[in-house]
Amino acid sequence: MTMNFKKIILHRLQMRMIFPFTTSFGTMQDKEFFIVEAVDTNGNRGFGESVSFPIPWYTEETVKSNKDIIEDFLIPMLREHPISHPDEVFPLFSRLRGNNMAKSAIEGAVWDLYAKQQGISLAKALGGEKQQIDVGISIGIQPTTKDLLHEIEGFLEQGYKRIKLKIKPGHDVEMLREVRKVFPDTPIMADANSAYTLADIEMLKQMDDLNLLMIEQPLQHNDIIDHAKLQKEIQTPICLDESIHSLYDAQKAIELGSCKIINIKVGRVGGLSESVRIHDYCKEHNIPVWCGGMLEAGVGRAHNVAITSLSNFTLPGDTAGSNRYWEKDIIKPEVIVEDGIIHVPAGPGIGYEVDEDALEEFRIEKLEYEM
Ligand SMILES: O=C(O)CCC(=O)C1=CC=C[C@@H](O)[C@@H]1C(=O)O
Ligand SMILES: [Mg+2]
Repeated sequence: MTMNFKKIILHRLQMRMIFPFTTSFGTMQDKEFFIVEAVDTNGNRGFGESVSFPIPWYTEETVKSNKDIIEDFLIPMLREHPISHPDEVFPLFSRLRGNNMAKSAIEGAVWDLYAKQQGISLAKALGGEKQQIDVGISIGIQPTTKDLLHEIEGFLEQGYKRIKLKIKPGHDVEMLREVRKVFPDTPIMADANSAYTLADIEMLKQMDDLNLLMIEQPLQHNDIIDHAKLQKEIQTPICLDESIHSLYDAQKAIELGSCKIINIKVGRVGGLSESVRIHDYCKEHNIPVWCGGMLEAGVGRAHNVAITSLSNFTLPGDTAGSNRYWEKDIIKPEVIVEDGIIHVPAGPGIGYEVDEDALEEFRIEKLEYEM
């Protein structure tokens, strides 16, 4: 039975985060992105979120490029090739190179719609088993170490189970040492967003004294060779983020020994189907995974909650509660973190309702495509 799409709607939203987020590549506070809504002939509605940024500094995609790819290629492909299961979307779109975040935004809406048509939760549709997930928090670079210590304390009080700190040259091992002095036993990791090269190896080796859970993407954004060399020289597990765009990348990185942990971001790998395959492959190879974040609003956050319910997501992810980012989120109820835990919703699809008033409040453009 085909999925009977009636129309696809792109809602372009603009939302301001309650804090500026600084990484080794820049500072963000205003978020512009698309919510994709897939509607079937019975009036069921599935939602996905595009996670690219307006500026291509995390991957090459942008909000604008997502719109062009979705409008010019992905929607016409879906119109011309009726599908009966969301797993068919990835192979259909794989005729186009790259543009994983654009593909994932559409595929996410199709997965949510499918789960609603079946009357099951998205988590269940994906093969998720956990009813609750452990979550950590990602803290951007702060003006001073005092500010950072204050932030960490606040999030630990809220129950977050691990702290991820952004690092960059000049703001790394000394800063981490200060933090370790104050929080000797807290699960802490560092994320460099590709700010270093093998020339920094002596500094990176010093990280081994700090008992970090892992160091995320220390070297170049598309590298697996130098990461393999580095992993041989340091004890701290390397986690790859930017370098992993596909199951193929994950297989090669594991084969080379480039990492001991993988951060799965649904948008970066082209959707939920590929995320499940990477999860399964990592599980077979004893590589734990966790779910990364892209400062998502509620719809993307809900997708992250669903994928994290799979069994090999054994490390706390970056899926913090809605109130970490937004005065008001676009879903009801909002994503709530209590004692470092999010309960995986059991209702149909993503299990959260899209808040129509909020959608309208933040919407700056609406585009409709008949299927
Ligand atoms: O809270 C979140 O959604 C995670 C934030 C976070 O760490 C990241 C968001 C966006 C781009 C990156 O800097 C990044 C990451 O690298 O994991
Ligand atoms: Mg990262």
